[in-house]
Amino acid sequence: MLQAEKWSIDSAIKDAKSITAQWNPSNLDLIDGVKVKEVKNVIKNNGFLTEIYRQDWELDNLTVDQIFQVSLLPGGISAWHAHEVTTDRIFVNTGLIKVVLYDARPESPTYGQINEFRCGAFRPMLIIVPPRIWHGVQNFTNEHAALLNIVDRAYQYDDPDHWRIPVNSPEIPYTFS
Ligand SMILES: Cc1cn([C@H]2C[C@H](O)[C@@H](COP(=O)(O)OP(=O)(O)O[C@H]3O[C@H](C)C(=O)[C@H](O)[C@H]3O)O2)c(=O)[nH]c1=O
Repeated sequence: MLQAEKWSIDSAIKDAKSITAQWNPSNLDLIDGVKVKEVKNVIKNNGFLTEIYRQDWELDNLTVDQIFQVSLLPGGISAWHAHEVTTDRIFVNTGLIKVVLYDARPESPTYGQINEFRCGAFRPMLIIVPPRIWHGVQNFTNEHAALLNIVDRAYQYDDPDHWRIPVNSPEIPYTFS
């Protein structure tokens, strides 16, 4: 931390780099297997159109078996989740949501890594979350928010492919705030 010279207030701290010239967070090294596709809204005379998923983006070669929406009330957090075999494809379609991923796979080259994405209609993106990646989402605004999850295996009511740990678990080095 650099201290400001005397033209400023003594306690002032200079900003560190936080973003690249492509407006990506400067510390964002993607977890192995995670893919992100940012899309652009198409502005129309009466609104805008946003593509959410296309096979020809070639982000994966999996099926689309189900699409469900998760709504989050203001401040709502849903964490932590992991699936043994299911791939999630997460797209925030309403409001703003933080999507946080954690790699707890001991054999992974990115073991121990956290990825944090802030997504929404202002910055639409599809995030491919492979199986066994812990993930959590937070609506960090005062407005309703929602995401779509486009999964390759539909939810099995009798035997959900769903593992959980509590949001404040010390086993994941991330605190939602
Ligand atoms: C996924 C699913 C769930 N349900 C039922 C099961 C529960 O009784 C209830 C809530 O589901 P769940 O506990 O899975 O919801 P969240 O804890 O918010 O988790 C969901 O949203 C976060 C962000 C994730 O990443 C999870 O993968 C996703 O499952 O809806 C269904 O009836 N159909 C379904 O397709």
